[in-house]
Amino acid sequence: MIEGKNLAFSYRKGRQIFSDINFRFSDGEMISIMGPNGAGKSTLLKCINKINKPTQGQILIDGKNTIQFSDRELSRLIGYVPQDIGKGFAISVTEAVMLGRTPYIRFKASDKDKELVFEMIERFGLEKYAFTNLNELSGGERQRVFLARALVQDPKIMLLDEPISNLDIRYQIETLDLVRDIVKSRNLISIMVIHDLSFAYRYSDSVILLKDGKAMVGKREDVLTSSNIAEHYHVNAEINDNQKYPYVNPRYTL
Ligand SMILES: Nc1ncnc2c1ncn2[C@@H]1O[C@H](COP(=O)(O)OP(=O)(O)OP(=O)(O)O)[C@@H](O)[C@H]1O
Repeated sequence: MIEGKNLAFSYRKGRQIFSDINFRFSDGEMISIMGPNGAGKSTLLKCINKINKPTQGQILIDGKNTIQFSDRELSRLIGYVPQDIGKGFAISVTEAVMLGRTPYIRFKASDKDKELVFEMIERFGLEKYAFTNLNELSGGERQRVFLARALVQDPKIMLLDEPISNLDIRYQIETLDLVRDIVKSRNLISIMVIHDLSFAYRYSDSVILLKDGKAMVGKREDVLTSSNIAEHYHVNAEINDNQKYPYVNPRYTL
């Protein structure tokens, strides 16, 4: 379980990015952080993994305040894929994914480490790039490498900052299906920043909707309503709450 209690954050004095954010999510839940550009989505994600230190409030994982975890403990618990993954280094895809096992490796990688790495490379369809350097990949291929790296970490919580922003539509669906499959089968928690309203609706149990420093938190069908979308994005949208493939049709700006 992950809880945020009374969270507030500012990069510098006088300009608060958000305040009074409260949430509690259970194992097996998928959560989307949404809201307009600059609302503080990435900032909130970085507060959860201690890259940003909240100016007020606490994050608790299974009841324990994250400030009590060492960096190594936290890196086993949390897998993070940042928004800016850059061009990467001149290391191979296999080496890059293996870096996800660092929190577990004492001296050298075990057979289990290697097995997990190759399994994840396969699941992300990266076999043919296994020995290609990261900086020779396309943006979408690189994004899949970073997702694979976060997943071999075997985390309890996955923090994904716009995980499908560089992917073509097929890989967007495959990636979100894969994340859902892993979250549900391993009973993890995923928290992702995502702009696409339909994918957010389809792949979330709960949503944190940010705007003007405040958060609306709840089940997706209670938060992603036409009136909340109008209020937060100034867009008229129709929600189709189809069981298997729900979608949100943003029609026009208000
Ligand atoms: N390192 C930083 N120092 C100072 N201000 C920052 C820093 N990073 C972000 N900000 C500011 O904090 C606010 C929230 O930024 P953040 O990146 O969290 O927004 P976001 O909701 O993720 O936006 P987007 O949808 O555009 O990615 C913005 O106004 C931004 O300019």
